[in-house]
Amino acid sequence: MKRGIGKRHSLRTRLFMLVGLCILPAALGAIEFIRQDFLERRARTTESTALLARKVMADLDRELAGIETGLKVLATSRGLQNGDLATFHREAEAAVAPMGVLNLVLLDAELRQLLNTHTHLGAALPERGNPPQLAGVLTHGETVLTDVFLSERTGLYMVALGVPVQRAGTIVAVLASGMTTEPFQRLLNDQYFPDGWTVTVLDSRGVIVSRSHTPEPFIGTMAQRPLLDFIRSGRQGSLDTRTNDGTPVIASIVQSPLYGWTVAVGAPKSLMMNDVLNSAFWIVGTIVLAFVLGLFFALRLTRGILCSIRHLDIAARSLLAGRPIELPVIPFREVESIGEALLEAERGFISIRHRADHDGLTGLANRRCFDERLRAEWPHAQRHHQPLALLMIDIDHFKAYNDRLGHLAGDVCLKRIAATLQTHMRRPYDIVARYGGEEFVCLLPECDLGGALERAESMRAAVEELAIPHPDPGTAGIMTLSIGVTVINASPSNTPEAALRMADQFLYRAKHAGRNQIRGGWFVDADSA
Ligand SMILES: Nc1nc2c(ncn2[C@@H]2O[C@H](COP(=O)(O)OP(=O)(O)OP(=O)(O)O)[C@@H](O)[C@H]2O)c(=O)[nH]1
Repeated sequence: MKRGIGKRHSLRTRLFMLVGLCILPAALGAIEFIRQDFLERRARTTESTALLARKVMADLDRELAGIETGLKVLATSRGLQNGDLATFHREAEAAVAPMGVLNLVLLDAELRQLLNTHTHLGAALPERGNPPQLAGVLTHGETVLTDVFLSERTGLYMVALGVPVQRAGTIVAVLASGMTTEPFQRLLNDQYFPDGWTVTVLDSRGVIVSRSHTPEPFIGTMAQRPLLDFIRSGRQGSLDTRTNDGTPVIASIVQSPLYGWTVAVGAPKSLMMNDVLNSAFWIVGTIVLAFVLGLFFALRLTRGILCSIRHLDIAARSLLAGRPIELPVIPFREVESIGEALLEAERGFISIRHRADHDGLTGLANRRCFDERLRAEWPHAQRHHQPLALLMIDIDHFKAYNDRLGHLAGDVCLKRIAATLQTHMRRPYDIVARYGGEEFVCLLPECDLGGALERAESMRAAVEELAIPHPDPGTAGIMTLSIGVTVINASPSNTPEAALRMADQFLYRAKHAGRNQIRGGWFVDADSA
């Protein structure tokens, strides 16, 4: 048999490889899907945080713009313009609550307090604690929102918004509002955003002004380094960072062009990763399940195929050994057809074997077959000390029959006599064979002389009873048999051929005695006879 070049794998390995190959594209597709899913969710998260940051910033700007407008209106009030501080003090006091601020302060060009709604007009005013950033109002003439600072007087974190007070086109004072971080905190509390997200308002230095979650410990503290760097670079957009309480987030940053503050919205990475991992779990789980199922069915298929192949192998070996083939139900059509081919081969083999072992005319075993059987029975008889009976049978005056009636009639006669002899084979190991021409030979294992003579006599009588007419006047008028019988105890000192010769001698004696009779006796070694 030609063997292919290259590695040879078992069927099971091949099938497992096939399952793996089938799963591979799905696994690669799943990896790509999970990657895309991650990127998509990240983009969505970034977009949502940016939207929220813009909205919070817009609300914050609106809130501050409202206060700024109120301050600017007050800065042009009649009392202030006329230098009537008593009137202005009343106006300012009335404006504190609607503006939603803590107090209003009027500062001169040296940033000394001239008026404070916290104190009565004329009472001593604090000389320190005014945020120096308010000086910017005097130098630039523009609104200034200070960074968050700790107020000595209130002990609260505060911010101040200052606007210039002009008289005849000259900046003469600063009108500022003091605010706690509370309004900004309220602004954040009014926002709607997903659980776990953190919204933080930072001043221009990156110090936390308000925070959506647990603000107290964090207000007045610096934001995390990556966020600070991002803010200081003046960029807007998103980055991966941590909140001050250490939660890793995807953060979006928006800076106010009006007031220089920043709003940062952070969505915890874990929330997004949970969603990604959740969908990845189902995808990977499905693929693993498909893989395991594939392996399971491949294993079952392998077992089925190997089992079928084993049956075929056993059948082929039985065929070679000449034993009958037995094939169970085979579940595979292709393998089943090989099994059918083997069964057909067996039928052909049996037919050839039958033709090789049997005589074509009479259907009896032929001489070759007989010799084989005799050689097979010989050691058996020897081992078990059982006698073997041999009968040499010859049709009397067959030549004359042929001569008178022709060969075809002779053939018919031969067939009838052969069939009659066959009916006398009673035990499975008895065999009668056509030995040649009109001569037959019979082997009766485990049969003594009495039994053999009896069987020979019944054969002779049966043929006589057939009463096949013999047209030759020099005969008995019907077809008859002469039989020579010998019974032998097989031993190493004698041979099957010697036994056959002895049976032939007894046949000769039967012929000589007048035909249609039997002669027989125990085998006697020619040398000792
Ligand atoms: N029709 C037919 N005749 C056969 C066949 N084989 C052998 N014969 C004939 O059988 C005859 C045997 O003749 P012989 O050996 O002289 O024996 P016999 O005439 O029976 O004489 P005895 O045996 O002495 O009684 C021969 O004429 C063979 O031609 C066969 O297959 N068919």
